[in-house]
Amino acid sequence: MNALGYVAEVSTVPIGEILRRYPLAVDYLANMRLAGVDETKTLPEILEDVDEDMLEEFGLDREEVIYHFCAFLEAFSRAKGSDEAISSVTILGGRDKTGRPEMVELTITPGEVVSIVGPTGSGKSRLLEDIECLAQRDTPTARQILINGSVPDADKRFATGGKLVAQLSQNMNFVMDLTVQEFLKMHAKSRMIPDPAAVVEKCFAVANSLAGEKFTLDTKVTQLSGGQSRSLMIADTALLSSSPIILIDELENAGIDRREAVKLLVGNEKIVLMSTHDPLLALRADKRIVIRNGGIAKVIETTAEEEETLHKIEAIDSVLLDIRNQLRGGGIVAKESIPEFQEK
Ligand SMILES: Nc1ncnc2c1ncn2[C@@H]1O[C@H](COP(=O)(O)OP(=O)(O)OP(=O)(O)O)[C@@H](O)[C@H]1O
Repeated sequence: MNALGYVAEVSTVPIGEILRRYPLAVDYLANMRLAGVDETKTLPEILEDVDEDMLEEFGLDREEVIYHFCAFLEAFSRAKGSDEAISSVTILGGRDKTGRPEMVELTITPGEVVSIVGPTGSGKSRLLEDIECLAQRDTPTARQILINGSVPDADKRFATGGKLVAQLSQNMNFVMDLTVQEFLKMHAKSRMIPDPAAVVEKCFAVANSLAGEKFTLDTKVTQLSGGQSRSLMIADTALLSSSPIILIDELENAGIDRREAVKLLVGNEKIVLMSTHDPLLALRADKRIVIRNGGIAKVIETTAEEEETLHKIEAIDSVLLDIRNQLRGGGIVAKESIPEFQEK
């Protein structure tokens, strides 16, 4: 469920009940200086009585506060994950963009990494979205997703609490005005982790090791760059989220250490699916799904020969990485820094 999915609930349910359903909301209200309000009123009713000047201080009008609050509930429900162990995810084929049936039944088990490859616009993100919403023949692809071989209950599909699926999409938008430390602490608290301070430190250190330009614990999450916020979410997903399924959309666009990021994400017996245009990431997976014209055209197991070529591809990749770093640092690329390849 996205943020808008919470608007009806937030608009009709008294804030006292909202706080019982989402205990972390108390931190949001305190942040907005709305602690100690009449709990029998709904948020829109409470905002009616709030001085507009005070809201202006936050750069928000009443409607925006409601949306902001919903986005907060959504972000923490998503990040919370699910403590449920699952044994498999099955993709049952639907149809491609021309309506041709997809003759596929693919089961993925914990510890497996599956990459999704295909031309731009072929439907890689769509497949991730189908898994994210546990599609039941009700999306444009008409695919069906089974969990542990069965149709998932409706409460799993529309869960507002622990979710089975954690998604790292290309655009991470933080709408909360929290520092990195507050964000991680709140998340650790929501998972009832025994030593939240240690986990916050670890998450922060890992996120910073993935990001190019370093940030501090006091940096506001809204001020993080695209790569920094993805690094933070990767560390958070790997170390704090309990969702057993992780979906990653084009990690290569994040401008971060993607090899380390994948290593971190696949280490925990999770099911990982990642769409990618990057040969290194594609070949690091156990299997790859080839998408063509909106449909799954093939599922290929990474061969031993392909695995052997990985170190060669890594060598090419590190040459490119060096050049990228030189350019980023304002340097000039010397001819001799590029190894000789056979001209085509
Ligand atoms: N089987 C299908 N039936 C109908 N529409 C589809 C199907 N598969 C994908 N689409 C639609 O095609 C469009 C492009 O798909 P998508 O964004 O998933 O491509 P992509 O491979 O992720 O592209 P990129 O590599 O540029 O990120 C989307 O609007 C998506 O909903």
